[in-house]
Amino acid sequence: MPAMLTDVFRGHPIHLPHSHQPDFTSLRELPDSYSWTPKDDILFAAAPSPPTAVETIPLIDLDHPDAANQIGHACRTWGAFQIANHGVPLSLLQDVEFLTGSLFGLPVQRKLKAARSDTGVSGYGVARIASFFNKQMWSEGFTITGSPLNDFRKLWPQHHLNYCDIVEEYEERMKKLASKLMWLALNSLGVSEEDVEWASLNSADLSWAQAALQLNHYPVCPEPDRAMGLAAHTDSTLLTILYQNNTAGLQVFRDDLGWITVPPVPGSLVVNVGDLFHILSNGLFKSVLHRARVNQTRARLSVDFLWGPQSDIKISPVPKLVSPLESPLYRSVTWKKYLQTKATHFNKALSMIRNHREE
Ligand SMILES: C=C1C[C@]23C[C@H]1CC[C@H]2[C@@]12CCC[C@@](C)(C(=O)O1)[C@H]2[C@@H]3C(=O)O
Ligand SMILES: O=C(O)CCC(=O)C(=O)O
Ligand SMILES: [Fe+2]
Repeated sequence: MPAMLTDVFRGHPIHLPHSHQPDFTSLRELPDSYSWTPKDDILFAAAPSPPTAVETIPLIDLDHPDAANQIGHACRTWGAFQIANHGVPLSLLQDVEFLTGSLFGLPVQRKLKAARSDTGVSGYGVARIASFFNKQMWSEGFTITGSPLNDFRKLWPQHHLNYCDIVEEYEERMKKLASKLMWLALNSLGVSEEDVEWASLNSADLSWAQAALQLNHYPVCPEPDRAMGLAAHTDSTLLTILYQNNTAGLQVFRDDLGWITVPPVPGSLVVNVGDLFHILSNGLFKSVLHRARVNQTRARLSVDFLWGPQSDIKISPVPKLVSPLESPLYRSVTWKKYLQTKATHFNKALSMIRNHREE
């Protein structure tokens, strides 16, 4: 069994000044520690999309005969898209949303029984990237790697087995979907199975992949314009598949357009390119900068399936996508090593493994 991501942060503990959230519901005013300005994140106020901007990431029908090209195009221009007809039953999406709402609805003392440790990946807490910012984010999260059994037993002494089944089924479905999406995107570049030997085309064998599930809760916020749900970041994954409840909040960044809101489309899923897919595609696919905003009237829930290769697999640009006269844009890296680089250098991680060309 290849090592799981569970021990990836063993040598990279985070020490957050704030170990858990205040009782969000009792606050009438935004505390200073939650009030963001451009000083706290240079992109905080960057080019909010003009009210006339109607453009957003495409919604792609996976049953459409041209889906591969549409996905390839979206990966190159936006680094993100939504999908319909993805084959994941609506009832399963609803079950996962219910589980997420039920988890964050527990009393804080109960949630803290499953708190993430300084060196751990799984459990309840603030997003790992919180350590890179001076201000706190208006959200709480729960990360699952491997079996959720131990943590779920602490959260729900009675019903944990039902919830474990839901997570297991969700992860199974998502794994198959993610690999299908990766191949559609690669095929659009003329890359096929022989070109990526570690990833099998056979959908029955997905043992080369692994994933983490990140549940997010963005409570109603008294002053949403000054608050930040989840600060701007890229995911370290190959691909990430996100389910959002029927409340807007996710935004993606485009250099030419600024921050663009991804409207919730009931039953659809949001897919985004992560740093490893950017590396694999030799920079052709865009690892999209994204963030989550909050609002004054509705709590928002999201379920993020973060998908990548097993920890010992080395990812490097597909040779076919590298021009014979140039060196690959990136050096090879494992997911584990990359997460560790990101844990210390955050958004400089990609440039640290880039081959800088002379001349
Ligand atoms: C497998 C992963 C991927 C992680 C780290 C680890 C477990 C949790 C993931 C997230 C989820 C929330 C955003 C992010 C940026 C974060 O802070 O934690 C993600 C990060 C990454 O994509 O780098
Ligand atoms: O909640 C969202 O819409 C974004 C979540 C996210 O980016 C993440 O969990 O990595
Ligand atoms: Fe993300």
